[in-house]
Amino acid sequence: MSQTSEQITSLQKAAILAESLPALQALHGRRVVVKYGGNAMVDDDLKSAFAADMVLLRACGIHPVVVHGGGPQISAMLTRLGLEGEFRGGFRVTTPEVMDVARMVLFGQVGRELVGLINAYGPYAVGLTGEDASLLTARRRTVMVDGEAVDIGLVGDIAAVNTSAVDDLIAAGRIPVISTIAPDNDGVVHNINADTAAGAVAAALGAEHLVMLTDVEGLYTDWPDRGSLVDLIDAGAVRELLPRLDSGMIPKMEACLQAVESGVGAAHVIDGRRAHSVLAALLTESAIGTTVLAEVPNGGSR
Ligand SMILES: Nc1ncnc2c1ncn2[C@@H]1O[C@H](COP(=O)(O)OP(=O)(O)O)[C@@H](O)[C@H]1O
Ligand SMILES: CC(=O)N[C@@H](CCC(=O)OP(=O)(O)O)C(=O)O
Repeated sequence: MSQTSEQITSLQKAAILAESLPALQALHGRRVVVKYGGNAMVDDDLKSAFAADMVLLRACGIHPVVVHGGGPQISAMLTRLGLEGEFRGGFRVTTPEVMDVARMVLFGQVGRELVGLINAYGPYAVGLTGEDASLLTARRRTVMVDGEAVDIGLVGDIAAVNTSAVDDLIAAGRIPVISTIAPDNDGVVHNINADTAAGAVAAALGAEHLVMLTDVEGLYTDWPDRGSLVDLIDAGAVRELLPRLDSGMIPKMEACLQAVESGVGAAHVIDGRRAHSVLAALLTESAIGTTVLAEVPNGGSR
């Protein structure tokens, strides 16, 4: 490469950095909840890029809070142990045996790995589950299958969020990394879908954004028709769409709704298989994936 083209590249990079100034100013001192789905943890490079992005946000004075999933990783461990894994309505059927595996994999494996990757850049990440400092309290839930409420075991919704531990970590300049296991009022530990937990945490923390990294480009109104990708949608339109959604998109859209209806500025579903997609969603002007707002000026979805 000639020196001239190298110089142009550097200047172009600088121009891109400069363009992010409005977003950096708007988000300075604000909290963003980033949900990292297990399906977006495709390879080591991608996971390292995600960790670097969290540290970059922190270095810019933004407070990222990571809520991670690990569905495929739990399924792989269940298979290794010769146990059955079953999903109903987008949620894992969780027997006490499955619960033990989910807790071990989410906190002991996936959470530890993310904490380690972030801390390669400095002592930022602290891992915790909903059990720590009573961060999350679960309430056992059912799921709707063919119009009927079905019990799927030790699966919970979030009944309460006590943000004090996360507040303390943020004040100390740390990056909380939350594994979505939570006790109910009787201390019985429940498996919480990571989307569900992320929505509740974003709402309780008064986050500016909820960003969900998954393995599709965003929400499709007519899945799997690739022409039906939505870039912007309001809460009312999501509510109408909800009964027609299936598998993993149900808890994701429920979480986006909870967030934006509780005052979170915007919720985004983005393709986490693309390195630095979270920076693209938060710091660039050209939006990626699907953005959910409480209300879209001029209404509807597009
Ligand atoms: N309407 C839809 N739009 C986009 N994805 C959908 C839709 N309905 C179902 N899906 C499925 O949801 C999946 C993402 O959810 P999930 O598998 O739970 O991922 P994650 O681990 O990121 O939470 C997609 O891979 C896709 O197969
Ligand atoms: C109740 C329930 O479904 N819990 C999820 C928790 C992990 C999760 O949500 O991981 P992803 O974000 O990678 O899907 C599960 O057991 O798979």
